[in-house]
Amino acid sequence: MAIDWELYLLPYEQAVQEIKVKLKNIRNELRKRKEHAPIEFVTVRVKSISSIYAKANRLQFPIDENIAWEIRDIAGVRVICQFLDDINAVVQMIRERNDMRIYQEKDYVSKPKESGYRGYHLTVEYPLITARGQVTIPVEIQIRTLGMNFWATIEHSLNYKYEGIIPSNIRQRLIEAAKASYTLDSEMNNIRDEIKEAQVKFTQKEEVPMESLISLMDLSEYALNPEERSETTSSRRDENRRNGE
Ligand SMILES: Nc1nc2c(ncn2[C@@H]2O[C@H](COP(=O)(O)OP(=O)(O)OP(=O)(O)O)[C@@H](O)[C@H]2O)c(=O)[nH]1
Ligand SMILES: Nc1ncnc2c1ncn2[C@@H]1O[C@H](COP(=O)(O)OP(=O)(O)OP(=O)(O)O)[C@@H](O)[C@H]1O
Repeated sequence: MAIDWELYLLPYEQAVQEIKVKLKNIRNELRKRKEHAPIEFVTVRVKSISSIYAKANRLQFPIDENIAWEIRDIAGVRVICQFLDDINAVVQMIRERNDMRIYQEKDYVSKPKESGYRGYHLTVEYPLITARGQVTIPVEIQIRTLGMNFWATIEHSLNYKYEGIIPSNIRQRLIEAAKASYTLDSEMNNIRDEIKEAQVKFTQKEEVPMESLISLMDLSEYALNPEERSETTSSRRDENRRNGE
């Protein structure tokens, strides 16, 4: 029987939205408590139907009701952190939650992929209450630093541009860039206590939330996700409005 995609994808949309709210609430609570929040921002997406078909064909899975358990990243959450240590903190935080169960972990932080890609991936089972009762949804959670996310976003666009066949000289430069980015992440991690202290002081003095700091630094512009970009842009618009601009 043909899949009704609109109905099929509904719980995946609900799952990513619920997880996003939960993770953002943790970040906001920690900021209110003037504690360092290991979560900088969270983006989510549900895989498009064409991308589901492309992946199923590539991996030779039949398209049926079971496809979400074969592909496993139809529901995707991405958690972006400031520091390398924050990645472990987020993983630990998820391990301790009883509203989701980790069933696969991939550590591409200590073991990067051949491309140079780094990130920590969890696949979790997320119980969801729907109009028809409880269902379990597989969700992929990718945890990256700002630097790793920057690199992956650029590499993803180049892959798109070159239709998956990036010329070898550019590939090599990407590998070098990934190494440089990791060196920066490691160095920032080493001086993180100084930075965290400065950020807390700055926040207390100016009462400027970290979101505005990031938007002032224009980090949001370097890519990320259209949804997150528009969120930041609208918070900047609100700020300008407050300042009478
Ligand atoms: N930009 C970029 N993203 C990557 C790369 N490798 C993995 N990713 C991200 O991580 C996701 C899947 O990573 P893996 O955990 O390696 O999954 P996999 O089963 O080995 O690979 P897939 O079959 O593509 O899902 C991808 O969908 C991307 O979002 C990479 O080299 N470059
Ligand atoms: N877990 C995730 N959380 C948030 N965004 C994601 C996640 N995984 C992928 N994305 C983003 O979603 C967009 C569409 O990706 P898409 O699902 O088509 O392919 P992919 O997951 O990157 O690759 P593949 O199909 O090979 O697994 C891309 O911008 C990608 O970076």
